[in-house]
Amino acid sequence: MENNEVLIRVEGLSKKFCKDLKTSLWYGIKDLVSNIQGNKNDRLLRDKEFWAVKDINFELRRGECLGLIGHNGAGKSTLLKILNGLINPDAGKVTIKGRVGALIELGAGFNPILSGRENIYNNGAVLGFTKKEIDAKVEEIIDFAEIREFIDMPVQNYSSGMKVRLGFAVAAQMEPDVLIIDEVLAVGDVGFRAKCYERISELMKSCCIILVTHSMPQVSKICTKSILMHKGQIKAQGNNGDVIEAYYDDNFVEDKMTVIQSNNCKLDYFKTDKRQFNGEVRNFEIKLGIISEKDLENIELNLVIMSRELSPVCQGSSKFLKQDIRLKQGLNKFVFSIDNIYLNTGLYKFALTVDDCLSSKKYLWVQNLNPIKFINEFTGISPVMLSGKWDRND
Ligand SMILES: Nc1ncnc2c1ncn2[C@@H]1O[C@H](COP(=O)(O)OP(=O)(O)OP(=O)(O)O)[C@@H](O)[C@H]1O
Repeated sequence: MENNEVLIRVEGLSKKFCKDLKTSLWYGIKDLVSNIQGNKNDRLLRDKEFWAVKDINFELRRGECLGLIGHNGAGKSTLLKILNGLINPDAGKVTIKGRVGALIELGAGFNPILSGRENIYNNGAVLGFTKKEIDAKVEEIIDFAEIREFIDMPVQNYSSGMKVRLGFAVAAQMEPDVLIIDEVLAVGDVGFRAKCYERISELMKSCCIILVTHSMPQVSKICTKSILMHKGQIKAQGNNGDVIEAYYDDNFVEDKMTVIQSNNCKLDYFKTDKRQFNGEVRNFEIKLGIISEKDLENIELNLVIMSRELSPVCQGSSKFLKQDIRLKQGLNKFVFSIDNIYLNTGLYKFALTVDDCLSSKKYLWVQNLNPIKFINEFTGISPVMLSGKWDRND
């Protein structure tokens, strides 16, 4: 086994699909005839056809993990299916060295009427293992998947999570040189997903991996490089930071306030000091106005800083801060002064909730407010840096 050898080489790979089934069948017959006659016009699009994958080029070496990202319909699964030999490209070439383990579609590669155990043997045989070799692996696979109780049940009766468990366990335990994983892993529960990512990190030492995911933190954590696909083409390629930035620049989450609940209250305005903070900014202010239909007491104002993927990063609650907040009928203006927080380079958004402290009745819940950007010299892996001090304790 050569270290760093190129295991996947993709050259000018393209695949077109037709938007209409009848036309697609007609083109299929025409292509069959022209292929026999030796006239190939693979690089031309006909009426109602489009490129699902267009002119893709990349190489992947042993020890590398490629993150394949892009919005829905960008062509990621189509590319994986070509690499796994499930569909033929219209143009270009794929060269793969070694054994390929793949987890592309839920349940794909399994015979639904056979049991989990029988499917393990089937898949192993397809990958070129003898019965004796599979015998030696089957227990490990069942243990990894944690579905021993159900291993002799037909796969068609498995839940989605159980299919993913078995699929990943088979793909990962069969010593692949190339491991291809589509976002199906997301179906697994949190515990199993964590176990899969741990296994992926281990496997990376001896194989190369292509991982399709919509989770950018996952790309940063696991992948050694990435590709952003857009309408079948490569839009950005290379180190994760730049590619993820390009993914976000595609503006998938619209910068538009979302009102989730509004009872008796509405947001009049919401302002930050600036849209972009450069350097080490630890204090900033949020100014906001809430219009209330009536006087309200025992109010909790809660401001949440969200990541650009809208997951909460940290919050400031008036209840936690033991502040007595009341709203009067009409416009109520507030300022929230944020002290001593270090947000890492990135884009952040806000959510605001207004609740009754005693009954937890929600008067207002708005999110996707005012994106702000922080650009700092020091970039960490989590969004917030703790303040504190490191001292020796020995
Ligand atoms: N068999 C097919 N026939 C026609 N069009 C297809 C076929 N398979 C995929 N497509 C189309 O090709 C395009 C790319 O689809 P693909 O599934 O590769 O996208 P994706 O990037 O994996 O998306 P997602 O993130 O939603 O899984 C889409 O427009 C899809 O509708």
